[in-house]
Amino acid sequence: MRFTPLALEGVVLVAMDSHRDARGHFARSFCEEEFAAAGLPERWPQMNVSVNAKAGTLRGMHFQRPPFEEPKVVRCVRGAILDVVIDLRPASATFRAHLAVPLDAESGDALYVPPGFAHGFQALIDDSEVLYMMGARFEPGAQDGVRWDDPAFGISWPLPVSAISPRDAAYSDFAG
Ligand SMILES: Cc1cn([C@H]2C[C@H](O)[C@@H](COP(=O)(O)OP(=O)(O)O[C@H]3O[C@@H](C)C(=O)[C@@H](O)[C@H]3O)O2)c(=O)[nH]c1=O
Repeated sequence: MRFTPLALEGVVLVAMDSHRDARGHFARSFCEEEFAAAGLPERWPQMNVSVNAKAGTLRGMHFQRPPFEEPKVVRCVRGAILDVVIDLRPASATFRAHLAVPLDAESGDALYVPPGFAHGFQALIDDSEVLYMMGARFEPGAQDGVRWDDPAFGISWPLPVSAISPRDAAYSDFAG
């Protein structure tokens, strides 16, 4: 596996080394030892999947409030998404900055999202499927988010939003 730090401190692109042969290819998608050597968490107690029927579907921008902040490793296993993270660590030099990373099933690349970031994505193709590991368990009472189109962040989404949850559409303007 290859780990490439991206422009916001702590965000890492995780690429797989594929072994190709006549059958197709094989790759390791998670390794406790390699994650530890790269300074990433080894413990991933939950894994989630979401299927996004229509291109333009937007989920986010989500995080869990302290003390339940959670890292994530996000991978698109069918179709393609634009994955977006926002640095919400008040002490960070890049507080409020965001990063948009295209992920698709063909490359298999995954994005490591550290605690303290809001996370969301937009499906770029119908029926895109996202599989992601969570570094902490789901805590319904700690769920929170910021709005996808909040001017505080100025995220440029590639497609008109075709589907979004009422909760995600209704987050107030960021007050931080
Ligand atoms: C996230 C989550 C949701 N649920 C439940 C709550 C709800 O009834 C149903 C759907 O949840 P949501 O609407 O929150 O699903 P969704 O909007 O897809 O939430 C996800 O969005 C992406 C962007 C993330 O980063 C994830 O961490 C997660 O927040 O599933 C769980 O049981 N466990 C979980 O871990």
